[in-house]
Amino acid sequence: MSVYTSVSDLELAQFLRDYDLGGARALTGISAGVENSNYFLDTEKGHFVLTLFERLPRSKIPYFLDLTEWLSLRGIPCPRPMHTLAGNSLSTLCGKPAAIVQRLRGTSIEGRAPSVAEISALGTLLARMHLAGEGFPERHPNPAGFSWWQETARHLVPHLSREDNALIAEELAYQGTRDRTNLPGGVVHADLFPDNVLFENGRISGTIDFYYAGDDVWLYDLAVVANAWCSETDGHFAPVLLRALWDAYVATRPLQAGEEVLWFPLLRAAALRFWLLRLDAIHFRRPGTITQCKDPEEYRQILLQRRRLV
Ligand SMILES: Nc1ncnc2c1ncn2[C@@H]1O[C@H](COP(=O)(O)OP(=O)(O)OP(=O)(O)O)[C@@H](O)[C@H]1O
Ligand SMILES: N[C@@H](CCO)C(=O)O
Repeated sequence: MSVYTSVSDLELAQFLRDYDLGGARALTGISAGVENSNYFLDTEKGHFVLTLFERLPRSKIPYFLDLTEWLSLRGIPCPRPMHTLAGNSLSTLCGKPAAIVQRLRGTSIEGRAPSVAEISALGTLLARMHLAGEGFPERHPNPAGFSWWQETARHLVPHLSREDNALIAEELAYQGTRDRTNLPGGVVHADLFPDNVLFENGRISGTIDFYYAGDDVWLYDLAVVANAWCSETDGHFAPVLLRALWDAYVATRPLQAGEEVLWFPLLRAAALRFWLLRLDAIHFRRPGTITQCKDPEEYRQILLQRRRLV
């Protein structure tokens, strides 16, 4: 269970005095998630999520709170941060950075394939999110971009087979020759997997977990979503889902000249990113975390399949 920090009734009552949310009615630890301590918090004024940030340095957190506030004010269903009476969205609880955000309704579809209607809704929402992020004034280059891939691959060398190291090196060399500099971009979520999207009555009621968000090319974000939502167990695309995702996305944000030609390379980039992330999680478990490591093999297969497309 991902509750690393326990909050006493007294600490909570004192913390809530800084907000206009009324007194606490219930505080329930949330078992999903691995980075932070998360609680469902009910107060006299509503339903919220209380997060104690366990790992992110305090100085890095405002970007994510400001971004979700910006997007939610522009109609994207994501957790809007609550402000203290002094106007701050980031506060302190039990000596840790802490925030209260809106609790979103709905449930994820994790564990089953999406329907065509659900994947279309996702394509539309992703395009709307990209457009809504335009004008967001804070810059935060994607921290898991090309340099992160290179550095992670270097650390992993002693832990991987010769074949896997060769595959990664080859893919890095390929990606290094793709010029993405003129592609349109801005804020990307970069981790919009099924566990980070909530549905209610067939509509998307929430997107969560923006902690990998940053600035990158928009089509990369669509590639992350395509790999995560439209892949069969052997890594092949489910063509009907992929078509529905693509059509819905481009109907809301029509592609610009030069974007489509980089679609296959970006699918490969997105596959490499999550293969490396999962390998890193398995070989370099952070002490003190109950890391739910996802299977790296799934993303090796996806990468192999995407390489066959180009
Ligand atoms: N604003 C929200 N509204 C409703 N449910 C939420 C909200 N935020 C989080 N949750 C629930 O809490 C769970 C854990 O949240 P989250 O995935 O953000 O965990 P984390 O530890 O902060 O990040 P990570 O998953 O990257 O480790 C989610 O799967 C979801 O069920
Ligand atoms: N979505 C990532 C985990 C990081 O949130 C994965 O499936 O590997």
